[in-house]
Amino acid sequence: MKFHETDVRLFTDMMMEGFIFIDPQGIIRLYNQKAKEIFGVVYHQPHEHPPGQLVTGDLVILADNCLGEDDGGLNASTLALMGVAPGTVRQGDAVIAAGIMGGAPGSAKVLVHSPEVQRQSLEMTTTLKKHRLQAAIHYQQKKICLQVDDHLFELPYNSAIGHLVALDGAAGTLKFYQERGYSVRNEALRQLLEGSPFRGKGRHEAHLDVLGKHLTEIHEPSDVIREFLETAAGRPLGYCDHFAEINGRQTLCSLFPVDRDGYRQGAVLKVEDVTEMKKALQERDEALRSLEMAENRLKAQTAVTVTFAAIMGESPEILHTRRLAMKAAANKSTVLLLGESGTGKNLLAKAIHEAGSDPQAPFVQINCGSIPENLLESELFGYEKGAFTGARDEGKQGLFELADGGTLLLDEIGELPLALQVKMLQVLQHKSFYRVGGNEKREVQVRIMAATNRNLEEEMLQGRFREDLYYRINVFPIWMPPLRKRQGDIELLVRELLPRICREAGVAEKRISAEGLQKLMEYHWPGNVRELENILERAVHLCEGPVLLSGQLMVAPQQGKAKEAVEEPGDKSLKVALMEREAELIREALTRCEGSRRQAMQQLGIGKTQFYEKMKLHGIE
Ligand SMILES: Nc1ncnc2c1ncn2[C@@H]1O[C@H](COP(=O)(O)OP(=O)(O)OP(=O)(O)O)[C@@H](O)[C@H]1O
Repeated sequence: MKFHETDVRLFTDMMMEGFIFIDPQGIIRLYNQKAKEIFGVVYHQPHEHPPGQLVTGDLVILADNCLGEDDGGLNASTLALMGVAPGTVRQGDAVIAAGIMGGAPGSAKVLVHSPEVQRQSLEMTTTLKKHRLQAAIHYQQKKICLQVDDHLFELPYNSAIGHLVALDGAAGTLKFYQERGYSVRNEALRQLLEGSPFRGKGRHEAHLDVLGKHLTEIHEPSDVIREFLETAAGRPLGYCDHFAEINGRQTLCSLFPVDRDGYRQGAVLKVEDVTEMKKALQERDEALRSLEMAENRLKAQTAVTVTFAAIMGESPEILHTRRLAMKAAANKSTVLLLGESGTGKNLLAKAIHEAGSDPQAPFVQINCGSIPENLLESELFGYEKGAFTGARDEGKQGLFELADGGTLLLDEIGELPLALQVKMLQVLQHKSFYRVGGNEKREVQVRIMAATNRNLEEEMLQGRFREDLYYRINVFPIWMPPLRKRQGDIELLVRELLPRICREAGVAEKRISAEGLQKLMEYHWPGNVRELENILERAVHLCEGPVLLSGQLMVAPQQGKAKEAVEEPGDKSLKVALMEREAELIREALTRCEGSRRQAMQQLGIGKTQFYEKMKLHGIE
């Protein structure tokens, strides 16, 4: 099969790289679509304008990140044509200027900064003849943005570039904009300001026919262009992936001689736009980064769910608790578990211990309110032989010793007698204690967790709880939400708890009726999950069929809305309530600022370090 020239053109236009073929005389025989795009022969922007040239009265806004480079040799005297005062700029400066062609010296608004000063961006906003003009050079993103009223003209760059937009002085319409910077169109800033004609864009685009033209009519002389011509003429040269600048654009070039029957027919230059490649790489890196972040989030979420599977629930409140628990498990500081009776404080303490310790590490717990005061001390710290009447001859280890290397949960810590609170404080401070009746100092490595359904701050004010001990144990508070605050979890809890309760009761598995579930959803749950377990257990015993009916679910009579009135924050410690409010405020600020952390921290009036620390503390992502 023989291809026609038009087929070859069609195929080369499909290529992702620029492709130029010249004959031995340097005449362009093939110049594919991509090459036209790279070198600005064709444009794709939505804005259009007719051909023309800048004249007196036209409005010009320009930005140049390095005066004199890739802008056609722009300099102070050319800038003076648009009213930039002499002596304002030096070669190599970054410049933003907005002015009127032919304007008096100093009439243009100018922003300059020298290359020695490192910045993130250079930005200027001004109004000229009722048009709002904005310009920004973003050094990190490597792009220049010019905006005229609502129209944005972006120009990415590699090392240096000059960008310009002009409005017709009389009509106020778009007269010209740069799309590719210094391109084959010869529309560099200096030439434009000096009045060189520019070509139209969009519907006004006159076809620039490169075919049949000599390569040097389209491309400025440079090493690559010279080598391209020499290779086409017969020089034995050729290379792959060579970085080179062609008409001000950073490119990756490959040069191939084309021979037939031993005779040179010309040469091919394959060109890739490095700016675009960099952009694609950047986009890929960003996509990979966000994928990695999403994976990490998922992993963390899965870890939290799996590790704390015993803590059932999917409400935001319980998810937050689980996240905090995960953090508590990762360090060894003292944890204070707060919340009403039956909310799962014990369960959570055990889960934190299991998630954060060696499987052999002991988990020991004591209910400080259930042991008579005179026995509590020896229970906790042990005793030496003969310490008191009735003491065992060999003495006894206390719970602190039993928990060595693991966790000691002090349940109902609010019930700890004042005298023991002093001893407890010493153990927490020094990690050592004396057995009752002993004088040998015993050292232990025990992680303390404390739980209470009392308001310890209130207890402190009443003089029943020592302030110093309170601050010692309130290092990492976690509040267990009451069940009525997470009604959404009731169905899930019933679904998960019922099979276990039936199993333990030795009866076949039962379901719950829709009315039954509705009844549970409407109840105010003063006894929390423990009460739910009890009600289900009673119903399982009462129910002979496979479905628990509403009448078999014996909930206590509702006391109107009175219960609601006595809820938090009174039943939470002030610290927990403040922490929660803080997290809420941060989340609200982030939502208001559509996820912009910078704006959120500004609105909250806190610094970056503090903001990120708080995000971390509250598990906000
Ligand atoms: N989120 C939960 N998922 C599953 N079961 C739970 C949950 N929360 C509590 N429970 C169950 O409820 C019962 C009471 O839990 P737990 O003893 O941990 O509560 P508590 O807050 O320590 O109560 P108290 O203050 O009275 O000691 C336990 O049987 C526990 O398994």
